[in-house]
Amino acid sequence: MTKDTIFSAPIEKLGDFTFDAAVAEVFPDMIQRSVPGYSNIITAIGMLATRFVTDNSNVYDLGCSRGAGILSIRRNVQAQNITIIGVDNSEPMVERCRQHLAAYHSDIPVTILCDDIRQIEIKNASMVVLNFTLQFIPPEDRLVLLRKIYQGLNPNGILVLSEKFTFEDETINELLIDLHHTFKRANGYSELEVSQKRTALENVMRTDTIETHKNRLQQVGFSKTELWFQCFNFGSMIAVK
Ligand SMILES: Nc1ncnc2c1ncn2[C@@H]1O[C@H](C[S@+](CC[C@H]([NH3+])C(=O)[O-])CC(=O)[O-])[C@@H](O)[C@H]1O
Ligand SMILES: O=C(O)C(=O)Cc1ccccc1
Repeated sequence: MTKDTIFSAPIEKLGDFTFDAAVAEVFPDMIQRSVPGYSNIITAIGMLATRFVTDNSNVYDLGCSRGAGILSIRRNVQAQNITIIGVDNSEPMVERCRQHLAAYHSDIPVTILCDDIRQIEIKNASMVVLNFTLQFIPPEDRLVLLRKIYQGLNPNGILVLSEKFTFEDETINELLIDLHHTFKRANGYSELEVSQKRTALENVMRTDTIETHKNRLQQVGFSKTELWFQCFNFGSMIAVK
């Protein structure tokens, strides 16, 4: 696994964070050291796939990056005649995702699309995963995307929505952000790496409160929603149709 050193040296003109070839190369190390609970969530996605994926249906992983969620689903699903569709609009991610999946044999068909998740069709879905992807979609497009997901899900279908959150109370918000930074420091990132990445993410990763997510899910029609996991300002929700 290639170590993430992207923000280790001082960068004079720090641009917006993008999922370019350099990020795609170090991504497994980056996400593991940056997102508290990431491995637990990937494991739980597999467990949820065992329970929710039904025969003759589709499973979508939207913003699949290098395919960690897809692999967990593919290893755990028991339903027959399913198709897994992974979508990511970063060409370098998609390339590595395809290579990664090809390294493990499976009879379950997987299609990886290099596309914008706002453009693709979602149909006959028993499970849709947005694992830390919605936070990169412009806030004004989030409701429309969730509406499309709701409409593409079959009855009893599940949406897994993992996100970094913000918190209404400023003291709590600052505490959880600070604990996340402590987590990153404990995982070997320097103060400079933490602060440069934070700046690079400012314009591209706009986070909502848990309440905003819940309200939006309810607005598109999900009546059953719950936060099933949280560690500091990161967490994962489920919504069942
Ligand atoms: N509009 C878009 N259309 C398609 N893809 C997009 C879009 N915007 C961003 N992405 C893609 O969403 C992914 C977000 S990472 C997901 C981790 C993965 N789910 C994992 O479980 O390992 C989360 C993170 O890095 O914090 C990147 O691969 C982007 O290219
Ligand atoms: O690293 C961070 O500070 C994050 O918020 C998580 C993250 C992980 C990988 C890419 C972008 C953001």
